[in-house]
Amino acid sequence: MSLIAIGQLTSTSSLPHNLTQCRTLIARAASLNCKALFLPEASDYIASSPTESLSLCQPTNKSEFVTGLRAEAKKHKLAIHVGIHEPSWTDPKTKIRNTVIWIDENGHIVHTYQKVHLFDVDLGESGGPVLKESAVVEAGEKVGEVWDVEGVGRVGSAICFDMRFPEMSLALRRRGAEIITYPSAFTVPTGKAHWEVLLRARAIETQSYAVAAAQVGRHNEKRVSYGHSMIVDPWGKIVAEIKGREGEDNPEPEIATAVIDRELLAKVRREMPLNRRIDVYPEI
Ligand SMILES: O=C(O)CNC(=O)[C@H](CS)NC(=O)CCC(=O)C(=O)O
Repeated sequence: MSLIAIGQLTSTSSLPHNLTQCRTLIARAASLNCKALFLPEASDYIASSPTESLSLCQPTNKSEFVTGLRAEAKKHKLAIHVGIHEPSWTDPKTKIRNTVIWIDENGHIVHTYQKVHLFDVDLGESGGPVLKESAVVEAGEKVGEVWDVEGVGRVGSAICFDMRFPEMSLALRRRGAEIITYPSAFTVPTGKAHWEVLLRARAIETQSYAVAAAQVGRHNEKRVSYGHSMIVDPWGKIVAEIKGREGEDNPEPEIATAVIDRELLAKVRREMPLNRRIDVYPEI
């Protein structure tokens, strides 16, 4: 039985300020003896334009944000899963990658995943946001790997909008995932309508923990995020939640914790085996 934490913050275009918020969350998770802390998508920064996003993006080994987190992980012996931006491999002058990294308790980056599904929406007619992630972000081309975290379980990652595509979560489950993470920065209207339902559905259909750390509050004059970070157990029950606070411009960074109950995981999978009829759905 291991305790894990999710952290919620309001990233802005100030990387030092974002690192300070993350340090607060790390210290809290460490003081509760958590094995791992899961931080949101784009914890390093949320910019107000594609140009600004590009200008803030640094190679991972040169990023003070990432170096700072690695030092904290080592100091506290706490693993950290965090969403960041990294330059494109092929086109670093005009494109970035939206990624997550897993920093182990020794401060080493040992796993990474690049967001596959990009968020291009125009909800203007419904009074919602207009966002075109693909303007500056390059899409990943493969499902992430799944890795074992001693005493916690096998972890696989999807990022934010990826959660709307059940096939990605099912693929991670097939690769052995027991805990699927969805670091996010959901918009307020789509969050109100879909966030909880999507996460509970992903947890129920994969019979896995859904661990969703989210951005919250006002990032800049154009962007506000929904918050409501949560952990859902394999039976679909919300076992940790950080209330929204999307209406507050500067909510305090917060954590919530839950125990990963491996007996529950085994019981849910044993009692109701979901034998997928992949032979019937060749299209997907
Ligand atoms: O812009 C960055 O730097 C970080 N990336 C994000 O915030 C991304 C792309 S704009 N947001 C989402 O995917 C929200 C999805 C969502 O809200 C939904 O599916 O309803």
